[in-house]
Amino acid sequence: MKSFEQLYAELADKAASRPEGSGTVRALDAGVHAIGKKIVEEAAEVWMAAEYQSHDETAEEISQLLYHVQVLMIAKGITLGDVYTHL
Ligand SMILES: N=c1c2ncn([C@@H]3O[C@H](COP(=O)(O)OP(=O)(O)OP(=O)(O)O)[C@@H](O)[C@H]3O)c2ncn1[C@@H]1O[C@H](COP(=O)(O)O)[C@@H](O)[C@H]1O
Repeated sequence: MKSFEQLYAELADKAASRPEGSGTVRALDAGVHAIGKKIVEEAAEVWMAAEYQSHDETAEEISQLLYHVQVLMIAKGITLGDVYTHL
């Protein structure tokens, strides 16, 4: 289990070190347009899970949405602080 902050630090490290086999590196290489589409897809899955699936399945879909949002943040150079300042 990891926190939102720990995942961001891990993804930032992967973006810098670009390890072989990293899905994050692949997603970053695919670009903002592809990442954005993935966010929309995952958001729809969160919505459908919330309406029709279990508590745990919905939580899992939310975790995937948060992951892809973080990938977009990394792609755009947006830090956690940049976002938290608006919360
Ligand atoms: N938390 C996640 C995470 N959540 C979602 N995903 C990706 O998002 C996809 C979402 O799954 P779907 O069910 O929508 O499956 P899908 O549409 O068939 O997926 P794709 O065909 O688009 O890959 C997963 O297949 C993963 O590719 C994640 N990929 C990575 N992480 C974490 O990110 C970190 C870095 O991962 P790597 O860069 O792969 O090393 C690790 O800690 C991972 O646990």
